[in-house]
Amino acid sequence: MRTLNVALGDRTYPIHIGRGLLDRAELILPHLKTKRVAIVTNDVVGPLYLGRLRTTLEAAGVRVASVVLPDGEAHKDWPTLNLIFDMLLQERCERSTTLVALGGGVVGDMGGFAAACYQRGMPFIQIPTTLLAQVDSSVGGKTAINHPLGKNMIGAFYQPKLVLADIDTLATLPARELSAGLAEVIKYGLIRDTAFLDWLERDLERLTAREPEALAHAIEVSCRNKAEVVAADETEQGERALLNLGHTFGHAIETGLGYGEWLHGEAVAAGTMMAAELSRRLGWLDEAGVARIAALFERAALPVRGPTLGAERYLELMAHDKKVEAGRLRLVLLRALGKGVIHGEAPQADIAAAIEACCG
Ligand SMILES: NC(=O)c1ccc[n+]([C@@H]2O[C@H](COP(=O)([O-])OP(=O)(O)OC[C@H]3O[C@@H](n4cnc5c(N)ncnc54)[C@H](O)[C@@H]3O)[C@@H](O)[C@H]2O)c1
Ligand SMILES: O=C(O)C(=O)C[C@@H](O)[C@H](O)[C@H](O)COP(=O)(O)O
Ligand SMILES: [Zn+2]
Repeated sequence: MRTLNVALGDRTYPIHIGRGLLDRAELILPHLKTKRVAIVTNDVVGPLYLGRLRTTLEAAGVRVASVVLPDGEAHKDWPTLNLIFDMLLQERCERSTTLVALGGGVVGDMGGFAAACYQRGMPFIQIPTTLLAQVDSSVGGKTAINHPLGKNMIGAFYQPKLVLADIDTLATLPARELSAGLAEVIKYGLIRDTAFLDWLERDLERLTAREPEALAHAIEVSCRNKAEVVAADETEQGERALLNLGHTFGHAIETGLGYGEWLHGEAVAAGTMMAAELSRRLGWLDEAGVARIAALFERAALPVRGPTLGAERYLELMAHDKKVEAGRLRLVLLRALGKGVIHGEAPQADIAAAIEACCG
C-alpha cells in the first residue's frame, strides 16, 4: 500500500492506494468519530462492493446505514441529493456519523456535498471505485451537483477525512470509463509534470491493459500532483485553476449535449485539444506539441474532437464557467507541454476559431 497526505494543517488527511483495501477496517476505524457510518453508493457499484464494505465495517463493530442512488451523471441533481438526506434522517444519523461515498466521481461529489450540508457538516470518507475518482475527484474537497445551465454549479469545498483507493475495484470498470479516467491522468502531465508526461508516452498501454503496478504508479503520481496543488490553494484563488485544463470547453460539451451524453473525461479530452489549439494560435505550442497531446488521447481511446454545437453556443455555455471574473473568461492554456497557465486575454475570435478547428 502507498500513502500520501493532503497537507491542510489540522484537516490533513491520508490517501491510501493499494489492493484489497475494502477489507481493511483498520484503515477506516481511526477516522470515524463514532462507530456509525452512512454509505452512499449507486445501483451499479452497490451490487458489486456494498456488501463487502458493509461486512468489513460490521465485523469491526460499526453500525452501517446505506442508500443506493440511481446511476449516472444525469442524476447528479437536487432530487437525487435529497435521497441521501432522506436516508440520513430516516436512520437518525447524527452529526458525528461518518458519511462514506462508495463509487465514482458522481457519488463522491454528491456524497461530499450531502456531508457538507447535513446538520451543517458531518465527517466524510471517500472510497473511489473509478480510475477518474481515484486520480482526481476523491481528492481536494470539491463537491457539487449540476444545474441545467452549468456543471457543478451548486456545491461546497468540503474535505474528506480519508481517501481509500482500492485498485482491485478497477477490474470491473468498463473500458470506456477507464479511458475517461485517463483524460485526467494525462492532465497532470500536461499542466505540471513533464517526467510523468514522458512516462505516460512510454507506458500508456500498461494502463489500458490495467497492469496493477502501472495503475498504482499513475494513481500515486496523479494524487501527489493534485495534493500539492490543493495544499497550496485549497479554494482555487490561483493555481488550483490549473486542474481545470480542458474543463471550460469540456463542461460546455457536457451541459450542451445533456449530462451523461459524453462522459466527463471524454469532454475533458476534447476540451483539452481546444485549449491546446488555442495555445498554438497564441504561439505557445507548435503543431508537433499539439499532435503529441492528440496522440496520447487517441492511444487512450479518447475523443480529440468535440461535438459540433457551433462556436457561439460553446461561448454562451462557457460564459457560466466558475473562473469567469468581471465577465471575462479565464482559460487554462499551455505555455508549453508540462506548463499550464491561467490566461484571461485570449481574443474571442481566437477562442472561437480554436473551437471550430477542433469540432466535428
Ligand atoms: N470533485 C472533483 O474534484 C472532481 C474531479 C473530476 C471529476 N469530477 C466529477 O466526477 C464525475 C465523473 O466521475 P466518474 O468518471 O467516476 O463517473 P461516475 O461516477 O458516473 O462513474 C462512472 C460509471 O462507472 C460505474 N462504476 C463506478 N465504479 C465502478 C466499478 N468499480 N466497476 C464498475 N462500474 C463502476 C458508475 O456507476 C458509473 O456508471 C463528474 O460528475 C465530474 O464532474 C469531480
Ligand atoms: O479539483 C479541481 O480543482 C478540479 O478542477 C478537478 C477537475 O477535474 C474537476 O472536474 C472539477 O470538478 C472541476 O471543477 P469546477 O470547479 O470547474 O466544477
Ligand atoms: Zn475533471
